[in-house]
Amino acid sequence: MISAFTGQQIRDAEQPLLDSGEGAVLMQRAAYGLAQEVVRLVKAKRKLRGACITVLAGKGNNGGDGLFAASILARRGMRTTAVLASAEVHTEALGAFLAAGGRVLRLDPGNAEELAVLCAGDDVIIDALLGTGARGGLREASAELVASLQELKPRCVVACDLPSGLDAATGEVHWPVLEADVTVTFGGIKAGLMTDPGEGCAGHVVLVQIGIEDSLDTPELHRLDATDLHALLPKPGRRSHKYSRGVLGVVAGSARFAGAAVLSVHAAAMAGAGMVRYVGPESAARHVLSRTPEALWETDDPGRVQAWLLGPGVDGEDQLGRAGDAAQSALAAELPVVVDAGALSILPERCPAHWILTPHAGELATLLAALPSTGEVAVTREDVESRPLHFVRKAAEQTGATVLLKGATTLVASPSGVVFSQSEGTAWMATAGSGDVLGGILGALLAQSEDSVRDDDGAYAAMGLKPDDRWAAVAAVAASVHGRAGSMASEDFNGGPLTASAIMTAVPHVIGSLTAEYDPARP
Ligand SMILES: NC(=O)C1=CN([C@@H]2O[C@H](COP(=O)(O)OP(=O)(O)OC[C@H]3O[C@@H](n4cnc5c(N)ncnc54)[C@H](O)[C@@H]3O)[C@@H](O)[C@H]2O)[C@@H](O)CC1
Ligand SMILES: Nc1ncnc2c1ncn2[C@@H]1O[C@H](COP(=O)(O)OP(=O)(O)O)[C@@H](O)[C@H]1O
Ligand SMILES: [K+]
Repeated sequence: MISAFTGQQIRDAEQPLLDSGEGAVLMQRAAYGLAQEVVRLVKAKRKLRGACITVLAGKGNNGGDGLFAASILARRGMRTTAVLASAEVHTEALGAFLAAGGRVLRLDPGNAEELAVLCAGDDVIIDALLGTGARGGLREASAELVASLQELKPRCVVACDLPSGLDAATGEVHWPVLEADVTVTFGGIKAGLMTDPGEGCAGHVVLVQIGIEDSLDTPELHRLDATDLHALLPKPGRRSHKYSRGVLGVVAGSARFAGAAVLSVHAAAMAGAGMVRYVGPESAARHVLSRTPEALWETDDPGRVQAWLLGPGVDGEDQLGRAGDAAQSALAAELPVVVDAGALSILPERCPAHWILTPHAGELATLLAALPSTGEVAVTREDVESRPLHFVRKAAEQTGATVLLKGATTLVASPSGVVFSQSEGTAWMATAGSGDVLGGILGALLAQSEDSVRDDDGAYAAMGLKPDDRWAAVAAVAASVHGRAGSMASEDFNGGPLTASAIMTAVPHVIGSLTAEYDPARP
C-alpha cells in the first residue's frame, strides 16, 4: 500500500532529527535525491556536460534543497542558473552553489517575464520556490515568473518536494502553479500529490527517503498497489458454485436510459459475479439480455442476492420505486449496496458504512446541498473539484455511508475519515457510460467479497482496517480495476479514445493478470 502524509506530519517526523542537529544531513539527502532524478531525466535526452539547468529558489529550506541540488549538477558539468526569488535565501546552499560555479540572477518586480524567456528553453527547470512551509500561493514577481513560464511551455519541470503553490495536505492549488513533469518528494509522499487538483500538477512522483520514514504518523491517504489487489481480489475455489461466488441484484436503466442497465449488468458479469439478477422494465431488460444472456430478469421478488447496485440510468417513478424497494430490503438484510446516479436521490437519512455512494463531482455537490446538516453554503461542482478531499470526507461523515468520488483521481472516504486514492485511469475514460461500468465492477466485487470483508481474519482485516473502513478498500479495488481496464483498453488502441464497452472488455484481462499466481516456470 502506498501512503501519503500532510506537510505537517512530515515536519513532525523531521523535528526530532532537527533537534538533534541533523537538519543539514536531511537536506543533503533530499538535494542528492533531487539531483539524481535530474541527471536521469537529462541523460534520457542528451549528455550531461553543457546541459542547461535553472533552479527557481525561494527563501526557505525548499530553496535550500534546490540550490544544493543545483550545486551537485554544476559539479557534474551542467550549466546551472539560480533565479533567487527573495533577498534572503538559504546561506549555506547559496554558498555551495556559487562555489560550484553556478550563475545567480535575482528576480525583481520588473524582470519576471524576461527571466521566464531566458530559462524556458533550458533542459530542466527546478521549482524550489515553496515547500511544506508555504502559506497560500506564490505572490507578486514569483507568481508572474511562474505564470509566464507556464505559458512558454518549458521542456521539463522538476518540482522540489511539491509544485510551489500546492497545499501539501489537501491538494488544493493556489494558481499560478508551474506544472511539473516530475515531482521529487522527500521523506513521505505528500497527500496533496495524491488528490486533485494537486495530483494533476505533479506529474510523475518520485519518493526520496531521508531517514524519517519510521517516525511518520498514520497516513492521511492510502493508495492500493498491485500487491494489495492481488491479496484482495476474490478468486473462486474448486468448490465454488454460482451462488457461493456472489449474486448481484441490479436496479438500473429505464425506458429512457436502457444503455446504463446494459453496461452495468455486463460489467458486473465481466468482473466475476456468480450471477446477476436484473430488475427493471421489459423494454430495458430486452437490451440487457441480448448483451448479457447470462443475466436473469426478475420482475417481482428478485430472490437472494449478496449485494445490490442501484441507480445507473434509473429514471421515472416505476424504476425509482423498484430501487426504493431494493434499498429497503438491503437495509433490513444488512447487505452492501452501491448507490449511483438516479438512486442518490432516495438515500435514507443515515446510511450504514456498507452502502457505497458513487457520485461524480456534480452529483456530490447536489447530495451535499440536500443534506440538512451540511452547514455549507450552496456547494457547487467547482467547489467539489477544487477541494475533493475535503468534500468526500464531509459527505461520508454526514451520510454515514462510504463515498466514492469519481474523477481523474478517484477518492473513497469511509465515514470515519479513512481515505483511499486511486489514479490508474486515462483521461479517455471521461466518456458516457464509464461510470456505469464502474458501478457494475464495484457491485460484482461487493457480491463476491462480502464474507471476506466482514471476516476479522480475512484479507481486508489483515491490512489493519477496522470493519467500517474495509468497504472503502473494496471500492478502491473497484476504482483501480476500472482505471487499469481503461488504460489497458486505450493502450490497445495505441493510446487512443475508448468507449465504456471497451473498458468492460478489458476487465477480465486486468483481473486475470492481478490475480495470477506467481509461477516460477512461466517465462
Ligand atoms: N526541515 C528539514 O530539515 C527539511 C526540509 N526540507 C525541505 O524544506 C521544505 C520546508 O522548508 P521551510 O519550512 O523553510 O518552508 P518553505 O521552503 O516552503 O519556505 C517557507 C518560507 O517562505 C515564506 N513563505 C511562506 N509562504 C509564502 C508565500 N506564499 N510566498 C512567499 N513566501 C512564503 C515563509 O515565511 C518562510 O520563510 C520542505 O518542503 C523540503 O523541501 C528538506 O530539505 C528535508 C529536510
Ligand atoms: N479525466 C479522467 N481521467 C481518468 N478517469 C476519468 C476522468 N474523468 C472521468 N473519469 C472516470 O470515468 C468515470 C465517469 O463516470 P461518470 O461521470 O459517472 O460517467 P457516466 O455517468 O457517463 O457513466 C468515473 O469512473 C471517473 O473516475
Ligand atoms: K517546490
